[in-house]
Formats: sequence, C-alpha cells, structure tokens
Amino acid sequence: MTEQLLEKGMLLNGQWVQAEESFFVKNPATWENVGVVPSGTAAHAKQAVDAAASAFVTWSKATAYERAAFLERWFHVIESRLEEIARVMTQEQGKPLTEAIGEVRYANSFLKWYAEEAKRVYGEIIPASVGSKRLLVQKQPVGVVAAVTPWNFPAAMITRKVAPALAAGCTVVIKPAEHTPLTALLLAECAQEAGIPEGVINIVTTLHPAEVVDTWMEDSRVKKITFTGSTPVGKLLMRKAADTVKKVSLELGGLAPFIIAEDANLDEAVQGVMQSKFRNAGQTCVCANRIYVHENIKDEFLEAFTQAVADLRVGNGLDEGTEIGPLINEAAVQKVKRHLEDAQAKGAAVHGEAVLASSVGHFMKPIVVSNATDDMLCMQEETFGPLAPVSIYTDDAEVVQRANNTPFGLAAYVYTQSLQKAFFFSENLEYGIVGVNDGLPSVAQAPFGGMKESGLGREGGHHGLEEFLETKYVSLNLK
Ligand SMILES: NC(=O)c1ccc[n+]([C@@H]2O[C@H](COP(=O)([O-])OP(=O)(O)OC[C@H]3O[C@@H](n4cnc5c(N)ncnc54)[C@H](O)[C@@H]3O)[C@@H](O)[C@H]2O)c1
Ligand SMILES: N[C@@H](CC=O)C(=O)O
Repeated sequence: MTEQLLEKGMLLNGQWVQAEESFFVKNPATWENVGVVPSGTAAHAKQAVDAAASAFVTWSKATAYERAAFLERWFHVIESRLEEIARVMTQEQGKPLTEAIGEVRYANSFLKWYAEEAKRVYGEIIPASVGSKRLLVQKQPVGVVAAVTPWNFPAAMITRKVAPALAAGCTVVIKPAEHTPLTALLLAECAQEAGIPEGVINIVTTLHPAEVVDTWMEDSRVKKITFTGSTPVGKLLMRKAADTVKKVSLELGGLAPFIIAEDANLDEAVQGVMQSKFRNAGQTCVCANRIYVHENIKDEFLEAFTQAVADLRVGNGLDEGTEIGPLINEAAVQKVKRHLEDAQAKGAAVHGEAVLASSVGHFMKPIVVSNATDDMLCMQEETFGPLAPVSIYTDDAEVVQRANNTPFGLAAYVYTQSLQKAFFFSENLEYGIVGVNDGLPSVAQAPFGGMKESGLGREGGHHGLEEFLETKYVSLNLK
C-alpha cells in the first residue's frame, strides 16, 4: 500500500513555490499516486537562475570551512531522516527498501566526503623565469551550475553533483526526473533544515523538461551543465551548451561487459554478477549488460547463476524480502521484452520465464538467456532491466575486442585470480571504470565516469571537485 499522499512545492530562493499545473507521482509497484508536485515552466527556471546568481555572490566568498560546515550539517539532517527518505524513494522509484536505504547512505557519503574535500582546494606557485615575478595559480568556482538528473538513483545522482558544486563555491539549479521528484524535494528540505542559505540550492520539478532545461541552456549566467541520463539527451545538451560555451559534464548510458575468466573464483563471480546485474532491477548505468564466460567453465557457471536468479524474490519494494522491484514504467518492460524476443528469435536459450509476477505494477521476472551472440539487441543496447545474456568466449584478446566493440565505455567487470589477466583486462578495456573481482565499484572518493559516448568528465573524488572549478593564473611582477 502507498503511504500518505505527499504534497510538495519547488524550492526557489528559499521558498516553496507552486505552479499553475501540477502532476501526480506514481508508484510503479501499485500505480497509486504517491505525491503531487508542481510542474514548473520557463518562468520558474528563470527565477531559479536569478536566485542562484544572487546567492553566488556571498556563497562563493564564504570560506571553505564555512561551506564545509553547511555540507556537514546537511549530511547529519539526511542521516536523521534516512528511513523516511528511503521509504518515499521506494514508493516513487520502486527499488526495494533495503536498496533505497543503501542509496540514501551512498548519496549522503558524497556530502560527507565533499565537506572534507572542500578544505583541500589548493592553488600553486610556479617557479618564474624572471626574478621579480611570482606566478600564482588560483582555483575559483565556475558560477551557477545547472544539474539535470535521472530517475534510477533519485538521491545519489543529485548529491554526486551538488556536493562538489557547493564545496567549490558554486550555487545550483536542479531539475530532477519527472518520475522521482519527491526524493529530490526531501533532500532540499534537509538542506533548508541544515541552514544552507536561500538561493544556493534551487529545484524546479516539471513535466516539461525541455522547456525548463532549455531556459538554463540559453542563459549565459549558467556557467556549467552537469547531466546524468541517456546518451541522446546528453548529446542534445552538449550541442545546446555550445551557444554560450558552458562547461559540460555528462554521465550517460553504458553497456557493461562482465568477463568471467577461466581461472575465476566461480562463487565470487556469481555473487559479483548478481550484484552488478540485478541492483535496482537492472536499471543501473553500470549494470552488467553482457556477460562473457570462458568456454571451459560455462556449464558450472550457468548452473550456479540460473539457480541464483531463480531464487530472486520479485515484489513491492516495501515488502520485506523483496529483491527485485518493479521497472519504472511500461516502456521499460516493453524494452526488456523486445530484447528477450529478439534473443530467442536469434537462437538464444532461455532459462526461466519472464511472465509478470503481478497483474498490477510494472513487474518483470529476472531471466537468463545463454548462447547470446553479438548481433542480438541485448548485446548491443543498454537493456536497463532484469535480463541477463550470457555469451561464451575462448580467447582473452578476442573477448576484449568484443567488449570494446561498442560506442559506449562506462563500466566493465572482470573476474580472474591471475594478476597478469587482471592487468591485461583492466589496461585494454576501453572503459572509465573497471571492477576487477568487484561487482560494486562506486564510492564517493573515486572518479566515476565514462569514455566514448558514455560521457565526459568525472564525478566523485577530487576529480569530481575539479569539474566545478576554474583555473586562474596570476602573474605578479613585483618590480
Ligand atoms: N553514467 C551515469 O552515471 C548514469 C547514471 C544513471 C543513469 N544513467 C543513464 O540514464 C539513462 C536512464 O535515465 P533516464 O531514462 O531518466 O534518462 P533521460 O535522458 O530520459 O532523462 C534524464 C533527465 O533528462 C531530462 N530530459 C529528458 N529529455 C530532455 C530534454 N529534451 N531536454 C532536457 N532534459 C531532458 C529528464 O527529465 C531527466 O531529468 C540510462 O541510459 C542510464 O544509463 C547514467
Ligand atoms: N548509481 C550508480 C550510477 C548509475 O546508475 C552508481 O553510482 O553506481
């Protein structure tokens, strides 16, 4: 059952604002209304930038220690409301409550880490070739930042951008995905409770993403766009950013290969692939999309893997014991079905049934297909659902070539017990993230991001802070 209907406003310059139009947020497990939020317009988008530009004047001049203290307080408020935020996330997004709790903790780890890192934005002094000169390099915040985020990680994709932006001295305007605005608004409530000054964080919820985001893309006061979502929308924003030469960070789609070498520890490999493939019902940008298993271990692997998949419990994320929640909407279900039918038509063997686990809600059973070949849709497109294709390989160099034969390059995984193979694979895979014997590599202190059409820039770690800083060179002649 969905809990009490939440009615929220957008946060503009410290005020909770309504709009003429509003929309219901639906629970993908029950199709019930979870909440109702305003649908912001271009006028609200402009108000958000007005507020952020005005707040930038003081926020950028606060000391790093002052900004760090605000982030630290925000972290503590979120911690005190963790369960409440996670429950709302499960209702609007569908993921099991344990995963939602995990996501709020993960999201909050960015606040903690950047509260600490804010104090380590160092400049440089470069030796001069003229005795009277001093060459200084200073780091300064880029200015107002626009952040556009997806529905699959409604909290973490916001804090992974906003925490480093605020730490650097930037102010932000945020547009969360229309499926999951409530989690974003709860985070903003926590920021207000933590005393973060008005205008530093502004959120526009809307059913009209292009109208709101285009307003920001056209506004020369917005100095940076940071986007997480699909590759087509990322490319569109990159083109639009050109007109005002905004800085651009893009975290886009993936097509992760998961390679299980002949010498892998099979129990660990099965555990790793289960974590990677089925987190968030397969709706994670770093989810294993293509599983490559060495020919000599294929039977053993398939037996253990299909059993583990058959044991997964599908249901409403609020029900205890649920491991796979609903997909976000009907289009997501149809995409997985299309990939499954295509694989079957091209000769894949299907293990299990993808029948709906319930007549209400966007549920799909997790399913394995074996004998997958590279011409199948599920090996070429991000499935973003609980379908796991397994393909056989015989030669390490050949599987690297197959893994790299895609425009995408976000995350890749390798299971092996050989140090040589670990280096061979990690050095030759054209991916921004490689998990070696690790199905869950994402952490706040390390750089997350993709190569090729999976994105530009990095989030997390000191690399993620750099994305929100300008480098200024000052040549000081003392004579
Ligand atoms: N690389 C990463 O870190 C990462 C993380 C999470 C998700 N993703 C990717 O995100 C995708 C799933 O998310 P999605 O379906 O929400 O993506 P999406 O691109 O449809 O939407 C992402 C955001 O962009 C907005 N948007 C949509 N159309 C727009 C337009 N024309 N102009 C401006 N904004 C627009 C949406 O409202 C949403 O806020 C997958 O491809 C996934 O791999 C990547
Ligand atoms: N939450 C994911 C991001 C993509 O969906 C992660 O950080 O691992």
